[in-house]
Amino acid sequence: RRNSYEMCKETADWLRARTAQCPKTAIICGSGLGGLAEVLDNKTYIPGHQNPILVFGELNGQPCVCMQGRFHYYEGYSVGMVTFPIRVLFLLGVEVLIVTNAAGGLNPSFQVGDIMFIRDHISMFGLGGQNPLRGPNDERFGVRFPCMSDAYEQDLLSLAMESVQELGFVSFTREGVYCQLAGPSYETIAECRVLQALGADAVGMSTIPEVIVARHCGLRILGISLITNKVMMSYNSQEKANHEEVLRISVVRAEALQKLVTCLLGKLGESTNPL
Ligand SMILES: O=P(O)(O)O[C@H]1O[C@H](CO)[C@@H](O)[C@H]1O
Ligand SMILES: Nc1nc2[nH]cnc2c(=O)[nH]1
Repeated sequence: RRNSYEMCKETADWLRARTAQCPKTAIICGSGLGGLAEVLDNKTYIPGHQNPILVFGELNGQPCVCMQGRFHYYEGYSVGMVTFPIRVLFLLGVEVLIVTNAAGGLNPSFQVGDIMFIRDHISMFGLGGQNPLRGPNDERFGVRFPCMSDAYEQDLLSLAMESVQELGFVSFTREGVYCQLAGPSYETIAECRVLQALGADAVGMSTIPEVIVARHCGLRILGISLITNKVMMSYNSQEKANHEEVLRISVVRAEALQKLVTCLLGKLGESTNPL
């Protein structure tokens, strides 16, 4: 199995031989958000033989590692492969996972360019029986039946909200429920209406398997969705979802997101360094 303890350990050891940096925080950069990694100081780039690239460095004085890009299920990877980097990060000693993505806004009050902190998620995979933890459980990662009602940590969310206040980002910051579909096709209008009725605020094609596996091994998680488009709810709408627009909006908000994550890491450092 791709995300077995032995395979993850082998990759973690391989990485340790290439960098002396010991990050406590990992950031997964969503679509168009790879630039987050460029602001790290003392960078070490470690390209995998496939995407994604790992960038080790420091942000606001805190050691961290950014994953530029991710494995998507719609690309043909198994959920084991999609979540393999999470277990590698855990074995590297990472404790905090900041997971970002580009998502379509379902909540009618959301605007394009809003930053949504993920409060909770709806896993269409999970509901359909495709949980990344399916199969024999390895206790070295976590328990057989992990709790998910607390997957997105309240303390991290509070620190993130403090950062939002300090940076003056309140007007474009939201909280909500992220829902993941397999992709790669975007949603139909009827599907969007169903997802909205289910209580989802944003929709994408990533993140949840990563979060489930991260929560299983005890990582503290902050989820951030960038609302890159409003999904279609009406047959009269002339707009059409497209990836070019998703990337364009991500890039527009990338700087704000960089500032937010930088500020948050400073706060995390303060909260974990008992000076
Ligand atoms: O979730 P990330 O990888 O940020 O990207 C989102 O944007 C892409 C679609 O435009 C899909 O990959 C979807 O999941
Ligand atoms: N599924 C889905 N993923 C997205 N990623 C960015 N925008 C969207 C969207 O509208 N739908």
